[in-house]
Amino acid sequence: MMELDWLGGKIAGEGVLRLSKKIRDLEDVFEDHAAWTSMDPETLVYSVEWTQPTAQDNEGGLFWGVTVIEPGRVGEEFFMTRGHFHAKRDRGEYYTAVQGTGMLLLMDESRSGRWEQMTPGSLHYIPGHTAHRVVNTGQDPLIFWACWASDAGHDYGTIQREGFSHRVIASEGSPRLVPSTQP
Ligand SMILES: O=P(O)(O)OC[C@H]1O[C@](O)(CO)[C@@H](O)[C@@H]1O
Ligand SMILES: [Fe+2]
Repeated sequence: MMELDWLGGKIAGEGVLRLSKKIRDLEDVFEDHAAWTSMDPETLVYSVEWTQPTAQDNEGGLFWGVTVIEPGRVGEEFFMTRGHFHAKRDRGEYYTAVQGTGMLLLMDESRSGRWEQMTPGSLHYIPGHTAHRVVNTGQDPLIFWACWASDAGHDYGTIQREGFSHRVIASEGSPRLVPSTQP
């Protein structure tokens, strides 16, 4: 059995998987390359813990995980996840925030973007065929839980090549959405 630290963003139990993304892992994710280069490459940006009770190719199975995005910026841009479409495009996902404040960026396959505010208790349904990225716009860690189809997979390449439609930058201390100028 797994045990969740719901507000702390941790999963305890056998077989829990963990990954962390540092500044060095996120080249070309942030727009300001000079600012990225000037940062300590070991700075933690986000970490994920998740459980895969079933095989990755099991149609009909579900995975469960939690992501903690640290507060911070690269230049004017807030710390955020890499973002992805699902490799199996029609697979959906739920996110729910439990701590912190942020923005869920969504983009369909014709690059039409929309966004949802994340605050403790907000629930977000991400339909299939929709790229998703989470941005921490606050001063504290942003913690959100996720449930997704075990056979969804991740397509990071499309976002790496083409970018998201919008970025979230700090403008006079407040988050502001701006159209992307480059991937
Ligand atoms: O996979 P990315 O874009 O780095 O974002 C991390 C989040 O997305 C997930 O892949 C779920 O879609 C989780 O592992 C985690 O919650
Ligand atoms: Fe996903």
